[in-house]
Formats: sequence, C-alpha cells, structure tokens
Amino acid sequence: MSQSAELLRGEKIVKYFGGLAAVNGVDIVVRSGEIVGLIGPNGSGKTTLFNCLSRLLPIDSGRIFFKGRDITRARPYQVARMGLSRTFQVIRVYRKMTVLENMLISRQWRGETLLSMLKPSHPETERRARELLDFLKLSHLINEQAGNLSGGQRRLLEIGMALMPDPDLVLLDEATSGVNPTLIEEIKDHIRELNRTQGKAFLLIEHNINFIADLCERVYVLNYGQLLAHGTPHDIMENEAVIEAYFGA
Ligand SMILES: Nc1ncnc2c1ncn2[C@@H]1O[C@H](COP(=O)(O)OP(=O)(O)OP(=O)(O)O)[C@@H](O)[C@H]1O
Repeated sequence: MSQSAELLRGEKIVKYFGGLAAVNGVDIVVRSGEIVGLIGPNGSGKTTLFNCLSRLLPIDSGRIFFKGRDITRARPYQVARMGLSRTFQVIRVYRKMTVLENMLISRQWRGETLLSMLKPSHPETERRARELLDFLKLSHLINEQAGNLSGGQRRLLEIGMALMPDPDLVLLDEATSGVNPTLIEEIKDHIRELNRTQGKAFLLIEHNINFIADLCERVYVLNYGQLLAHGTPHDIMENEAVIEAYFGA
C-alpha cells in the first residue's frame, strides 16, 4: 500500500437529508498518486459523500482535510483552487457551447468568479485545452456543440473539463456510465496515463467492477451510508458482507 502523503482525508463524515443519514460516520483517505475506488449498492451514499468532500454540500458532523488543510467549511471554488476537481453522475457540459468553449470556461470558473467567464481566454489556457483534447482524442470535435456529442464523448469532455485547472485529485462520478466498451477502455487508459506520467490521484465512484479492479489499489465500499469494507479489489470481491450487500435478499 502506498506510503505517500495524504491528499484528502474525511473523518467521521455525517450527512442527513431530513431523517435519513445518507452518509453516516464515514472515514476515507486518498493519498498522493493513488487511484482509489468507491463502490456500493444504489443509494448507499457514494454521490452524497462526493458532494460532501468537494464541499457542494455542508456536512452535519465530521471533518474534511485537503493537503493537510481543514476544508470542512471551505467553498467549492476554494477547494477547486487548491487542486481538487470533480465530475458529476449526470453529465454537466454546456450543450449549446462548443467543446473548446466548455474547456475554456472550466479553467476560468473553477478558480475565479463567474464574471471571468466573459473575459477572453489566455493563450496559455487555450493551449492547455487543445493539448488535453488531443490527449483525450477529442480534437476532431473541438468546434462541435457539446450537445451533439455521444454520451461517451461527453464523459470524456467532462473529464477534460475537470483536468483543466490541473488538479492533484480528481473525483470521477461514474465515468463509465452510458459509455460504450471501446470508450471505457480509452477512459481507463487515460486515467492510468494521467496517474503514471503526472501523478494525478483519482477517487472513482463506479458500478463497473472490472474498471475498479483494473485501476484501483484500494477500494472503499459503502452500504446504507456506512463504510462496509475497505481493502484491495481482490479482498473486497471475496468479502462476504460485500457480496451480501450486492446480491443478498
Ligand atoms: N438531495 C437529496 N435530498 C434527499 N435525499 C437525498 C438527496 N440526495 C440523495 N438522497 C438520498 O440519500 C441516499 C444516498 O443517495 P446517493 O445518491 O448519495 O447514493 P449513491 O450511492 O450515489 O446511489 P447511486 O449508485 O444510485 O447513484 C439515498 O437514499 C438518496 O435517496
């Protein structure tokens, strides 16, 4: 198991929706350069935990640290500026804007104000956008409206948008959902490559267990908002409580 520095730490995170504890006392750590999985049955609290960690949702109790700083009450843009980026289960691209415009705006709004969206982009920003689109094999679609892209291409674009601010950690919420098998392999290769060559860390919510098994060193399993298990993909797949949670009555 990696001994590198901690990037993200959530301690005893609790999030209620009314009387429902969607996340109930979860501890989670992602270290520098790791690829970590977050799995669990439908409704187990994975996306809510992402929303807590990326500060989109206030938590009811617990603490969150990023690069050793307490971000429990930080705003999402502050966390993004510190190097934590994310994608969403329901893809969030601007459908009427071109692929390039989506990328340029991502660089700007994550770190700055909405007003900065109106400013012309810096040549360096555009160079980075083009490089990333090239890396993601989306260059041929650069002037296409994002709404015309296939589901898989939009997922790739959203990953590109999350990478624009050059984050150290990317939270990917179901990157393979609605994506054809060929593109899933491409997404896997991109994640591996970004991790290997740039040391980027990833926390992946996934229903695709093979994807998790191929990429992740460690996996957290949630069930009813609580941590059910934590270990290597192999250990997790042999864990009886996990099998029961997925396939039990
Ligand atoms: N905004 C909300 N208001 C009320 N309840 C919510 C809200 N968001 C999520 N929930 C509830 O919290 C629980 C956890 O939901 P969450 O979406 O985090 O689970 P998940 O593991 O990501 O599920 P899935 O795999 O289906 O995406 C569910 O019971 C869900 O209905």
